[in-house]
Amino acid sequence: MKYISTRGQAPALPFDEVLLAGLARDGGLYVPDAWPALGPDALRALRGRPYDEVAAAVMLPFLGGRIAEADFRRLLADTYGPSVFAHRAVTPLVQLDQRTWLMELFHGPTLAFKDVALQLLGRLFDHVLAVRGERMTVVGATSGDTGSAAIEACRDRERVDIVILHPHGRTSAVQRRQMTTVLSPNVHNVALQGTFDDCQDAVKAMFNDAAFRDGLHLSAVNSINWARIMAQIVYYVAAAVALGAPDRPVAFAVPTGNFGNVYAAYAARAMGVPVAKLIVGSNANDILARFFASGRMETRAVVPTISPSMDIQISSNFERLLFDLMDRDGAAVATSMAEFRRSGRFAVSQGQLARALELFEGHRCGEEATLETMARVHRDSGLLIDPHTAVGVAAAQAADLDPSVPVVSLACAHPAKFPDAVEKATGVRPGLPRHLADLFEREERVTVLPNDLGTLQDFVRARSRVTAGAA
Ligand SMILES: Cc1ncc(COP(=O)(O)O)c(C=O)c1O
Ligand SMILES: N[C@@H](CCOP(=O)(O)O)C(=O)O
Repeated sequence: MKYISTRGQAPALPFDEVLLAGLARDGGLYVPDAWPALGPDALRALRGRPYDEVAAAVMLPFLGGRIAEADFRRLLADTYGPSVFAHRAVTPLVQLDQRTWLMELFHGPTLAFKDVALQLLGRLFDHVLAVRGERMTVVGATSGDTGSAAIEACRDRERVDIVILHPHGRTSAVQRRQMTTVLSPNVHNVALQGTFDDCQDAVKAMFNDAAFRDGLHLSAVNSINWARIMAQIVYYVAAAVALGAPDRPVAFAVPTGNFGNVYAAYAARAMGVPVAKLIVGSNANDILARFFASGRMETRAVVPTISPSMDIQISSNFERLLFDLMDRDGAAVATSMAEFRRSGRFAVSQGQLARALELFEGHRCGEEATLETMARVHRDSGLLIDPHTAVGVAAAQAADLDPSVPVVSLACAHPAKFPDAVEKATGVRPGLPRHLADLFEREERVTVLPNDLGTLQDFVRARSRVTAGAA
């Protein structure tokens, strides 16, 4: 198994190199050169198996033998065990109505779906760096949830320093404090004066500066890192199998920002899971819904919403889908991405759009509809859902689907991460679980910085122990 860049110019790499590389050297994203197959018998054999066994069956083929199977299984048992995830099923399904299930992805330490992949990534980093005798510097961008999950996964790890950029004043207070109250010496938080897209752009620019990247041995925790996607494929397989795959197709409704989560569902389908439809839910930042309606990707100014983790205009992982829509023509993808960067827009052909629409459909859910959906779910089923989850549920409801197909709507965050929005919608203020009960009494450490690449690079350089080691 090798990984190739969506822009066709970077060298193909094996799994462990891709894990540490993050972004490809030509600015593209790594994808497997071929999809491993999960055939009907393999899927049937996963029915009723514990999560870590499903994870091994899904992920081992992606490793291409670069991590010993016994070591990997040990990492999986540790990651998906009871000391990390509060639910034995890790990503349990809860039935909402006759044909709709919620997949609860928030039972990890930081209460969002990011933990499912990042808890594994932290352990993989440790394992691979120890084998190589190396250290690295992680830089990441967050609109609220990746940051805390990455910090939790990397805190106090001897071989890793982590710098996380979040948009100043644009996360919920719970999200911010989950990051800024971790005072471990290897953890550094930057509140950037800009949007999430500015944070993500700065991270990519650091990767595209070869001297900086190599000097600090940079790696990524965002879903630009293939290993994030790989680990997220697992819960789609687990849910599909639980609902009857391979003998019954299933649809997924995914609240979407950076397109990583829904791309993992696309990957599950590419491996053989019978996925009838992928329903992409957008908040008022509806660039993806507009794309699926028109074939044109066109940025607009970011609007702050009650689902702040999806306040994104540039969905990085869309490039991975585009690579397939363009028949894996890296040069064509590079041209479209250059155009997007230059003008804020690009378009696909009508044929490419038609291919995308065979699987995807996009729906926008504005602020009022998000609040109404939270209120309705609470009224009808007694469940509190967070505003991001509500965007997915609303999209599922609006989707054009065969009524016999079950729909799994992804519950991406715990409602207590967004207590103001949940209380406004339902009148109930959700409380944080015990391990976070004193979050608002904890001391914070954060540095506010302007959106200036040089300033940000100086900050990272000064905190990386890779530099200190090299000097
Ligand atoms: C709670 C929540 N829901 C949805 C999303 C969107 O997921 P993705 O960026 O993978 O599309 C995010 C951020 O990634 C999130 O934190
Ligand atoms: N919503 C995300 C944005 C970054 O997404 P990622 O999946 O690429 O890490 C967040 O919470 O930070």
